[in-house]
Amino acid sequence: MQLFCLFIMEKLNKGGTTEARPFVLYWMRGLFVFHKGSFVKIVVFKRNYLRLIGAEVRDSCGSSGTGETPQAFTPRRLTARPAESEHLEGKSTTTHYLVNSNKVCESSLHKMAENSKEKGAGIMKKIAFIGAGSMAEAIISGLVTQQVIEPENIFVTNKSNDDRFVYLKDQYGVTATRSLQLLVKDADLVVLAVKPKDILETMQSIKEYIREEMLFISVVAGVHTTSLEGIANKRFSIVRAMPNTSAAVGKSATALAANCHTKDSQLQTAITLFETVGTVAVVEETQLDAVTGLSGSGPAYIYYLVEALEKSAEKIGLDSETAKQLILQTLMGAADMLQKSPKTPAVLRKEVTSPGGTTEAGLKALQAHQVEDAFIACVQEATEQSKRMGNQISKELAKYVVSQ
Ligand SMILES: NC(=O)C1=CN([C@@H]2O[C@H](COP(=O)(O)OP(=O)(O)OC[C@H]3O[C@@H](n4cnc5c(N)ncnc54)[C@H](OP(=O)(O)O)[C@@H]3O)[C@@H](O)[C@H]2O)C=CC1
Ligand SMILES: O=C(O)[C@@H]1CCC=N1
Repeated sequence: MQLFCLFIMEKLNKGGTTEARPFVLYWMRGLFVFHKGSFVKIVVFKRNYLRLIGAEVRDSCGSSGTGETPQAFTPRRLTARPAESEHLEGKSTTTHYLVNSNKVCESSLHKMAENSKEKGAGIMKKIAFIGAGSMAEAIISGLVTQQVIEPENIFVTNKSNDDRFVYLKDQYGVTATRSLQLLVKDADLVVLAVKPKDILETMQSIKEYIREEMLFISVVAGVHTTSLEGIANKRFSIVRAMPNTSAAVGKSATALAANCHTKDSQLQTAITLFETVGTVAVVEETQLDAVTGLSGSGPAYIYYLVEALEKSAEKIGLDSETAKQLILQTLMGAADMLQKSPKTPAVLRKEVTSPGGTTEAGLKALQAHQVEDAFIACVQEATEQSKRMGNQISKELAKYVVSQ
């Protein structure tokens, strides 16, 4: 079983670079904590590695500058190296996987990691969520658990689901409202968390409330910052985020990309927000489709694996409770090994595999069923879908703009 985890890790990493490894690992760990339902019991968070990973960052405005905006970042390859920080419960567990930002440097992020709770509380006096579904709840749950902001200062709205309002109020103490004016008024930060299909209607309804100084964060898969600006028919700061639902247990692997109107201070606010619910990577916007295919959708792949293992346990005659415990512990053990050992997933896998033994037999079955290809196809297809959704919305927007 441990082998299967290493196998998955290897396959999800395949075709990419070793840069993806800490990212993949972090969402795997998030899933395990979530699955175990033990988040609130965690007293000391595990040590995390701070890895600075290099990649080319392109200017989202198409030019470089010297101003305060992220487009001024000079592309610079950073050397990967680990550093560590430890956080007690109530503080954020923060691992930043920075992709080549010379402005958001290691030291400032490290400091933020230590102070995120206090800083978060200072920066974020009011957060407005547009959309009150799974993703909004995962982030809200993380913010409330981490005590980043008073729950009543988290405002949420949705389209029509009243039961959801009652649930979110009861569960987290947030303020639910359908008054967009009340929702967005004085909000430092607006988080857009509706489905891509609802983006046009939602943006049209809120565009009049968007202010220049406001930071607008969109978690909507595939939808470009230029599309959001186009629908609103104004220029404003947008940070696109791709978290995952493990935010609910403080273990999201989130990637952020800022548009060219976003100030450094605003990007840092976004980092602070998402570091309270997991790790943060700053990437260029074009990489977000890949992030979505890998770690945004990633929790589902692991849940699918666990479902399959549970079915297999039943077939080989293990009772479901015992199997559940064995599967979960094996996943968590493998994730810990992946995080703590300097060895690659392939080496760790080989260490489990005795020549002519049981593991080898199991692995051969996986190979015979082309599981590696299946995982590669899975991530590629999810990535392509993110691109397709973004392109479709861009096209719809173009029609909309023309008809104005
Ligand atoms: N789920 C995930 O794992 C992840 C999701 N995302 C992204 O997050 C976004 C939200 O996903 P998810 O939370 O799963 O979706 P849900 O369907 O769970 O939630 C969507 C929410 O949007 C609300 N909504 C729809 N139209 C409007 C409107 N016009 N004004 C205000 N609210 C509106 C819905 O309200 P009502 O219920 O009343 O219709 C609902 O609360 C998506 O764009 C997705 O791509 C990103 C990363 C991971
Ligand atoms: O399935 C989706 O489209 C969203 C985006 C990433 C995870 N869930």
